[in-house]
Amino acid sequence: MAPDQPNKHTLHGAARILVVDDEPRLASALSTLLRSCGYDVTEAHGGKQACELADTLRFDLALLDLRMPEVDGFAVMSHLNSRQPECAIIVISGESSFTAVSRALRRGALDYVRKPFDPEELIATVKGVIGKQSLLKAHEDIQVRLEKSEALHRYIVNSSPDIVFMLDAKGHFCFINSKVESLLGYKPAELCGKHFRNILDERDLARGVYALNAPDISADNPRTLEIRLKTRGSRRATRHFEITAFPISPQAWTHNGSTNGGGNGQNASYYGTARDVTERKEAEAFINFQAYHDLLTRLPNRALFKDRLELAITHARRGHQKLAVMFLDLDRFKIINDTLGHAMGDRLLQAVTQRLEGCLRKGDTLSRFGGDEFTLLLPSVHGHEDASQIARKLIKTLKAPFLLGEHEVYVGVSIGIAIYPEAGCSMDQLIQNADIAMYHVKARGKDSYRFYSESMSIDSTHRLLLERDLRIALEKKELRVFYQPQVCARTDQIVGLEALVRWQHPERGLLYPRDFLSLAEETKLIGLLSEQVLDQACRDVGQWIRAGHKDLRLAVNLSPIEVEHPRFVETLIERVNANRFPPANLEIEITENVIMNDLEQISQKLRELANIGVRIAIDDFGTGYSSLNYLHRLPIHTLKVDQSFVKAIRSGVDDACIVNAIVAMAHGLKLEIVAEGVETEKQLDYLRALGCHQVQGFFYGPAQPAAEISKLLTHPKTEMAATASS
Ligand SMILES: Nc1nc2c(ncn2[C@@H]2O[C@H](COP(=O)(O)O[C@H]3[C@@H](O)[C@H](n4cnc5c(=O)[nH]c(N)nc54)O[C@@H]3COP(=O)(O)O)[C@@H](O)[C@H]2O)c(=O)[nH]1
Repeated sequence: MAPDQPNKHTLHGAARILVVDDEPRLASALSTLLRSCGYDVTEAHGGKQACELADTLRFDLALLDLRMPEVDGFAVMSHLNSRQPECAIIVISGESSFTAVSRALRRGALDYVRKPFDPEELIATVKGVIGKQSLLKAHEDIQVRLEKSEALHRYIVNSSPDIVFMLDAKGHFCFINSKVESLLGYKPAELCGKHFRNILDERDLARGVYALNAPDISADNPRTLEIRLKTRGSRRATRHFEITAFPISPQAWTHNGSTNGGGNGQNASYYGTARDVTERKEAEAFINFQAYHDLLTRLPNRALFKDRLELAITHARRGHQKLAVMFLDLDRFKIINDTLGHAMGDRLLQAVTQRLEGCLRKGDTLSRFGGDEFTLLLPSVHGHEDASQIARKLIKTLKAPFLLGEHEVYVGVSIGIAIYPEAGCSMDQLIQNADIAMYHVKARGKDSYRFYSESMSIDSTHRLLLERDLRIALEKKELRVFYQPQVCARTDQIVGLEALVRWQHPERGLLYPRDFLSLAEETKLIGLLSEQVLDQACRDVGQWIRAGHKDLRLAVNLSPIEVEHPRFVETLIERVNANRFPPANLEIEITENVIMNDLEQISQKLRELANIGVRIAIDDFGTGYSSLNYLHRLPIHTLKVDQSFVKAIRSGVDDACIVNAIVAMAHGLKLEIVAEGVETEKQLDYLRALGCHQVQGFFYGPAQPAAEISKLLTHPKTEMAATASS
């Protein structure tokens, strides 16, 4: 066992010397001499004792006789070398043969003194060896401390959670710790010598390079910036780092030798650390996303939409441009959500989002405003036609059924459109007006679009006054029914009359449906209004029928709200019976969208009415769903071609072809066809040539009070000719 005693080194105390000689007299003389010089001396009288002492005590130097009985000096040397390799050995022997000297030196003796020795020479030799030994020891100690220190620094640098690097003056890596491998996949050695831009993400290249070259950075004012670094082997994958870098002052870094790690730091001009902040950035991005997006559809939310709209308005104002805001509300979503459950409702919203997005261009913003409401910003529209086109596209894309598990469901969308600047100059105004326009679509049969117009939005005071006036009007019977003739295209005879409501306002004069119908629908006064119109029309037209015009048809418009009312059929039959009006002379006009809102319910109601002889006409045909599928499934008698297609005859645009198609289809389905809005002879001739059965429009006269119609019916030829020529 090696002795566990502290090594008293000559630098810190007296050197410990082992004197080995089998002659006690000589050993004692040598010890005395050495002690007189201040050394700590232990004597061994023979090799065996020397070995035993070497096992228990630690020595700095052994003075060793070679020729000893039993255990000779060489054996002691071997023993010392194995037990205390740091113990220096001087051989003191009478042996002077070259072989003995060289053998002793080969075994590790540092010097050789021949007996009889000169004391001074001996002391000088001892001092020399001990001095040399102590220098060697100090050097070794320093070496060990250096190694430990380097190991410590290497450990600190490589165990750093950050990438630590050094760059030369040109930006090439000259040191980088091993963290770079676990964070980015590069081995330190492969980066050394390469420019740091090699690992910068292209998007951050300029920023990264500039940061290092900024004039004012120093160790006291390091540059910190967030930047993306590329991971090895993937051109796309990046991680976010917070880099802190500064130039190294020459006083602080004088190192020119080698360091462990990637590169040796030689010529280092910059020191930096790169902290991986990817998780924080991702968390921030997620929080940011959450704050500005709807997590179900991943669309921008209300806040982000408003933000973008605000910006778009500023641009539009500056560039004197237009923009469109659409307010979309899904039709039938609530029914699906309530019947199939919220999970299906969620899936439907996602699928709807996908389809809507497919219709948009880059730069448009679709947002989920809440529930089944979406808003859309079209920042670069030239006018109504652009917006109409998109709205039609959106409506069309939602028409195809959605497959939710085993369920096939249909939704529609009602779209209100507000165009900047005419429908409002502020963000709130535009959204609100698009919402108002959307509400009007809903009230008029859904699954369509409408542009906001001022008449839709009556400010609240005005609205309250108008509502009050309308209630009074209904009480005081201020509503009037005007009739517009429906004329047989072949014989020019009046075959029907469309009842159109007017309001004889005590102060404002004669008001038209556009002035009050929306309000009547919103306030649910429409039911009462329709009852009065129907009663009056049944009385007027019933009189004319009884007076001899037995086939005269009465066409009445019905609001979707009325048709959707659960007591619609009963109420209608009640009114007809109460006025003793022949049901076969009554035609109700409904729009396609009313039917599509709830095909099953509506078809049931229409069948009940058809069973008692009431005729069904589809109003504004061609502008709504135009799904041919329902035409042969429902008891429909008449198609009314919308005015817009008839107008196209005059202007000769492509829409005129639609009239041809509608008339041909009506013939095929054996339906009667009424063309609305006929204003010119040219349109009339065109429609006659197509085989259109009836026409209606200003060409034959506008809607007129009952008294005027009475005259028309009594003297049709003179009256109609007068109107047509005027
Ligand atoms: N639920 C109810 N809705 C009603 C009732 N009365 C009317 N309405 C709806 O209001 C819409 C507008 O009606 P009105 O302002 O009376 O306009 C009608 C005609 O005056 C107009 N018209 C007729 N011929 C021409 C023409 O040659 N050119 C031209 N520019 N306009 C013309 O069209 C309206 C009739 O259209 P339609 O109903 O599609 O046949 C009206 O559309 C009704 O929906 C009511 O009592 N209840």
